[in-house]
Parts: sequence; structure tokens; C-alpha cells
Amino acid sequence: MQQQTLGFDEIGDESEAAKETGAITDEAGKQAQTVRPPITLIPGYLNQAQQSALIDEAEHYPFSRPEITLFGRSHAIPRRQVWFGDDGCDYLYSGLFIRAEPWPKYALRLREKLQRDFGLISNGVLVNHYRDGSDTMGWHSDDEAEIVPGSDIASVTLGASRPFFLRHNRSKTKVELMLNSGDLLIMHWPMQASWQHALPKRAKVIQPRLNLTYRHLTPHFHQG
Ligand SMILES: O=C(O)CCC(=O)C(=O)O
Ligand SMILES: [Fe+2]
Repeated sequence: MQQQTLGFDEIGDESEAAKETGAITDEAGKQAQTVRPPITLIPGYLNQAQQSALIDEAEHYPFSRPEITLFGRSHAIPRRQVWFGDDGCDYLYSGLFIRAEPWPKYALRLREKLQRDFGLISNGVLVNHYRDGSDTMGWHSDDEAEIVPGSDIASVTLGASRPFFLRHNRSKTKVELMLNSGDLLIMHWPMQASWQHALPKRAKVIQPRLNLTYRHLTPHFHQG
């Protein structure tokens, strides 16, 4: 059966072919052939109309800036965030227990599109809102215990272009990508086991940026 309401694909054309990317340098700045992060970057995955639908929808998302404890001190995170998910898909993230909010329309459409286009299964999405280039995400891996082993994480960017860094845990090989509005970055299993990633500060960026990471969690993981 066709979808009854306007699907994501009906408001625009399909994405271009997947492209592997990443300028890879080692610590000395030389080309390093050996370690590459298991990622796929699809520039322009979402068209303008799809991007606008999500950006407009996000105006109404119930964002918050939770406090996390680092080295015994409490700080509000340097961005705003919200977690949407299926029933029972609550998330323990940075030591915070985050209850799943019900799916908004276009965030759900994008989940369905990712599954159609790539077989990418998810049951929750973390949305981060960076007000400008001073909002950031520090080095981390998305390796929480409730993430289903073998699952990929799909990251969609909207709004401001920002660099995105990846760093190999052992060799410290660093990869830098530019993520532009509408781009899709798939972080394939088992990237989180051997690479960290970060969104560094960029003082000159004055536009806001949204990022949606679609994840597959084990339902009811935190209910015993
Ligand atoms: O904003 C980004 O591009 C990265 C977000 C991220 O790494 C996360 O939500 O875990
Ligand atoms: Fe992450």
C-alpha cells in the first residue's frame, strides 16, 4: 500500500550515489593508508524541501540542556538535545537517563526513508541543536550498552556547515569531514569500538545547526 500522507520522497528527488570520503592523515600529517573509519558520506541526501520540513518541525521539539557531571562537577551540556523513540527505548547517555519522547512526523518519515534506502533499522533518534559555532560535542563514542550489536548509526545534518572529526583510538589517526545541510553520514558497526568523534567549536559560525542520529536500541534495556 502507498503511504496515505505525503512521504518524505514525495517532497523531492532521491539522493545521489553513496561516496566514501575522508582526507586521512597520521600524526605527522602524512597520508596514512592503513586505518580508515567505516563510514559512508552521502552529500545532499535530503533536498531543500525535506530539510526545511525538518528544520521547521524542530522549532517545536522539546529541547533541553541537561546537566552532566564531569570530574565531580555539574555542567549544562554545550548544546540542546532531545531523544525521540519507540516505547521502551529509553537511553542512558552521558550518565543521564533520557526517556523517549513520542516521534514527530518528519523525524519519523526520515527514519522510514533510511530504512527504505539503506535497510537501516532504528528505533530512536537523538537530536542535537547547536545554537552557533560555540556549541559543541566533545570526543566520544556512541557505544552505550543498549545499542544493538551490529547496528549502524545514521547522522543527518541540517543548517550550518560544521567540521566533524574522527580519531582512531590506538593509532590516533585523524579524519576531518565537512558536514553540510542535508548530508547523511553513516557510521557503520563497529566504528564506535575503535574510533571516537567530535564536533569542534567554530567561532566564526553564527548559524544554528541540527543533527539527528538514528540509533537502534534494545527495547526495555533499562527496565530490567
Ligand atoms: O552533531 C554531530 O554531528 C554529532 C552528534 C553526535 O556525535 C551524537 O549525537 O552522538
Ligand atoms: Fe556521537
